[in-house]
Parts: sequence; C-alpha cells; structure tokens
Amino acid sequence: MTASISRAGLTINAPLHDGYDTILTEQACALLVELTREFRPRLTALLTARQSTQQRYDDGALPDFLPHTANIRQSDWQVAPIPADLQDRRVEITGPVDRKMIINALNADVKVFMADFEDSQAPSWAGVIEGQINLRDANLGTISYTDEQSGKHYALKDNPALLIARVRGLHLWEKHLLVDGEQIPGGLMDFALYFLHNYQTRLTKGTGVYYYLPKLQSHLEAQWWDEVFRFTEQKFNQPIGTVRATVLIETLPAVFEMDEILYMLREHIVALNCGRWDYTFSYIKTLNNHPDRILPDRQVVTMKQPFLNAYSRLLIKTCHKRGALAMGGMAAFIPAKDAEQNAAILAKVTADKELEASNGHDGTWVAHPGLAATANAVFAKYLPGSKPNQLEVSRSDDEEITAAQLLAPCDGERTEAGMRTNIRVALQYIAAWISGKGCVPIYGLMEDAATAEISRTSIWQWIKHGKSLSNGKLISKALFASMLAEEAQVVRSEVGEVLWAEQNFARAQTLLLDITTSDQLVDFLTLPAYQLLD
Ligand SMILES: CC(=O)SCCNC(=O)CCNC(=O)[C@H](O)C(C)(C)COP(=O)(O)OP(=O)(O)OC[C@H]1O[C@@H](n2cnc3c(N)ncnc32)[C@H](O)[C@@H]1OP(=O)(O)O
Ligand SMILES: O=CC(=O)O
Ligand SMILES: [Mg+2]
Repeated sequence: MTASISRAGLTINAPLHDGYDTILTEQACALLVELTREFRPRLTALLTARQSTQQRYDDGALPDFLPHTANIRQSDWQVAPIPADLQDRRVEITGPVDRKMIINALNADVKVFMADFEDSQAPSWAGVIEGQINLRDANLGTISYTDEQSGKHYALKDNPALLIARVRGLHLWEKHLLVDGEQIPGGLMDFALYFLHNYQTRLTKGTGVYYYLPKLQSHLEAQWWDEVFRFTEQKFNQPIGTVRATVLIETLPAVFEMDEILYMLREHIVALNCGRWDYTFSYIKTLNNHPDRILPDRQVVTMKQPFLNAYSRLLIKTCHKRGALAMGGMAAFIPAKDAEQNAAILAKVTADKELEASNGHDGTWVAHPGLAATANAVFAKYLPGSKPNQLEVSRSDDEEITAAQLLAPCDGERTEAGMRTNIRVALQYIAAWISGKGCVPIYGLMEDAATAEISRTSIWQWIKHGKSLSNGKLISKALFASMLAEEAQVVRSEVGEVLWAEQNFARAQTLLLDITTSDQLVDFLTLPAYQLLD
C-alpha cells in the first residue's frame, strides 16, 4: 500500500519513482488543483448531458443537425490561420508514449508524430507519468534509450517529426490524483502537465503547444476545451493561439456538430480528423437500441461503406470551407514478415489511402514506420512538389450530405467466424490493456481501445436484438458464453500457460463475459478495465 502524499492541495495516491518529482512539481500540482477546481464541475455536467442525449436515442430519436445552431452553420467565418509548421501533415504516425517508440516515431519518414495518451495507451500510473517524462525529453531533444537485451541505442535524428500530444478522453478519470477528495479528469491532467513542462521549450523553438482532442460528443465539450486553453494561456501570459488543437470526429453525435466544434475552438483549432474506429464504435453505441441499424462483421465495415464515406466527405467539406485541415484516419494493417503477405498488406493500405486522398483529405495516419513510404507515395500524387495540403478541395462544394446518408444502415453478414474472431480479439486486447499495454498486434492487425470496442459492442448488440448468424444460429447470451469458453481455450493454447497466467487472461475473460452479457451497454470497456489496472 502506497502512503498518500499531499502537495499544493493535490493528493497523490501512488509511488513517486525516480524522476516523477520532476513532473509532479509544486507548480504542476498547484496547476492541476486550480484547473480541476475551475473546470471539473462543468465537465461533470457535460458528462451527465451525454447520458440524457443517449436516452433520447434509446427512446427512438436519431441524431441530426441542431436547429438552434443553424446560424453557425450558415454564416460566413473562418478558423484562425494555420501555423506554418502545421500546414503539411500528409503522413502522421501514431503510437503510445513509450520511450523507444517515441524515438522511432519521431525518426520515421512522416511529418507528424501523434504521441498518444488515449486509444493506444493503457493509463497506468507509470504509463502516464513516464509518458510525460519521455515527451519532455523529446521536446528538449535529449531523449535517448538503450535496449538492455539487444544493446541497441536510440537517439533522435536531425529534423524529427513534429510532435502532437493526444490527451485522454473526457470520460476517463485519474484515480491516483485527488482534488478535494475526488479524482481529477485524466485529459485535463495530460493537457496541463504537457503544457507546463513543454511550452517554453517549444516556444523557444518557434512552434506552439499542439494537441489532439479525442472522443468529443458535442460543441459544448469543444467550448469547454477552448476555455481550458484560454485560462492556461492567460495564466502563463501567452497569446491566445499558443495552444493549437486537432479534434477527432469519432463519435456519431459529433459528426452533426462539426461546424459548431470548429466555431467554438476557432482561435485554437487547426484540423478535424476522421477517427474511423471510434466512430464505428460510436455508431453501434449511439444506435444500440435501433434494430434497423445493426452492423455486420467488423471486417465488412470499411471506409467504402456509404455511411463512412459520407462522414469522410462531410468532414472534408466542412473543414475546407472554414480554413481547417481535414485529416484521414488509420488503416489497422501492420507490416508482415512474409514478403508476399506484406505486399498484400501494402496494397490494402494503398487502396485505403487512395480513397482518403481522392476524397480530399489533407493527410492520413499510419500505425507503424513500415507503412510510411506507402502512405507518402499516395499523398505525393495529390500533393506534388511543395503543395502542402488540399485546402482548396470541396471548399465551395454545394452537394448536400444528409443526415440520412450519415446514418445509412450497413448491410452484410454476421458470420460465426466473425463472432469468434471478435471474441478472441476482445479477450486478448483486454488482457493486454489491464497488463498495461494499450496497443498490440493481434492476427496481423493493430488493435487498440477503439478497435476492441467494436468487437465487443457488436456482439452485445447482436445479442440484444436476437440476431442470427449466417449459419442460422441464434446469437444469445448462452451461445456467446459457450463460444467465449471455447475461444479462451484457443487463445490459451496460442499464448501458452505462462503468459495466460502472467498477463491477466482469466480476469479479462470474466470482464468480457460481464460487459457482453450485461443488460445495459457498458459505455467504455476501459472504465471497468481501469479498476483492474495498477
Ligand atoms: C484507432 C486509433 O486510435 S489508431 C491510433 C492508436 N494506435 C496506434 O497508435 C498504433 C501504434 N502502433 C503500435 O503500437 C505498434 O505498431 C503495434 C503494437 C501495432 C505493433 O508493434 P510491434 O509488434 O512492436 O511491431 P514490430 O515488431 O513490427 O516493430 C518493429 C519496429 O518498429 C517500431 N514501431 C512499431 N510501431 C511503431 C510506432 N507506431 N511508432 C514508432 N515505432 C514503432 C517498433 O518499436 C520496433 O522498433 P525496433 O526495431 O527498434 O525494436
Ligand atoms: O482515434 C482514432 C480512431 O479511429 O478511433
Ligand atoms: Mg479513437
């Protein structure tokens, strides 16, 4: 049991290992207390508002554009000019804030590295604090790492990629830090520590403090972030716009409020991004009670599906009209060792990036350095020479993209193989997450919190609506429980007894059973899983 420490009014219920004091300084603790007291009450109200909005969808309503903000959508305004170093973002690599991976990502042949406290990071105490240490050292340019086993040394190359930090979503709390007896918001903690420890270094280098904001559900949440940014800029005597944000549009409610989100953050925002995996998860969650909108096997739900293509095109059109960039998203493929398999993977990544670039996206994401060349080659065709982006594309496009298109049902089969794959993926991912690893390769794909959510909520929804598999089997709680027991044995033989015992597979199996057979859909799998982390 760790003794609790009180510093500047912040209660720290976790050990302060080597170097942690350089992050949780008196000044940092005082900032966390001040920001929490100022912004936590309204965040709590915004989270409650999410529940009442969801209740309306559960009662039969469908998401739609908001009547009372029509003037924002219809009037003429632009976001603040995009800083020079954010103009060309054709390829961005993403990854957790692990020391070695940060160095590899910053050295990759990409414009930007999105350093992730979110989908690809399990927010263990060590993960979040050491992540801040690593990012501080990366911004200073002093980061290095030596692999104890191989002896390989890692250091930054000249002109590394530009760093953008993605903070935790608003639903996640930091259980190790309390203000006035209550947990502090995880995203606010990531934001504040990253700002405090990096703004001077970054401003001295002529850049700003750049963030990705995940999983927003409304423009009022964007307004909350805007106020956090202003408060912090003013407190540190920095001009408005020192902080710049890229907002992921990755929930179904948010796609109907993109103009409003850009407007609320207009002095801070530079881009929106298509977070396709969380978006697909959110489509399932938001419409979980709508029997006519049940998704098929996960493998069928690609960006070619009309509802996802409408989302990509509306995001591009909305951004470009307002002077913001429109970033694409992640193909979940990762390189294979076998040359023939790898060629097939690169062909799939090329096709995915080609669709994004031809729709008009200004850039895209890759999950692995081995995919950077492929994504660069596609975007180079659309951005020849020194052309930085496609801001001119669909700026004045008046083709309407309707609510019906965004909500269009997606047909396809629900197969037994698809259901069994969902089970094995969700089981292995949850085990990894509660063991402290937020992103793992499973069956040749990158799996993170967003992709795993699709696997487990698909099954939940199929059970709820009594759907059948393509072979006629009724998808019931009993069928799921028996398949889970069988697939757990498959995974156990794949990973072996030692890893099964060491890496929390039995606990993951219990958690997966609980959240898939619960009557109410569990909002995020990371909420119950966080109780098991650390
Ligand atoms: C839905 C969303 O939110 S998408 C965004 C969140 N998801 C992500 O960011 C995915 C990040 N990607 C990853 O974490 C990894 O690529 C994984 C887990 C999928 C696969 O990792 P590994 O199994 O280690 O891959 P692999 O063995 O091929 O790695 C080869 C090398 O590339 C490095 N590497 C792999 N992915 C990355 C990355 N994203 N960033 C930096 N380096 C990377 C590895 O560290 C390794 O380096 P080394 O040779 O110096 O040891
Ligand atoms: O964060 C990205 C996503 O696809 O989810
Ligand atoms: Mg996401």
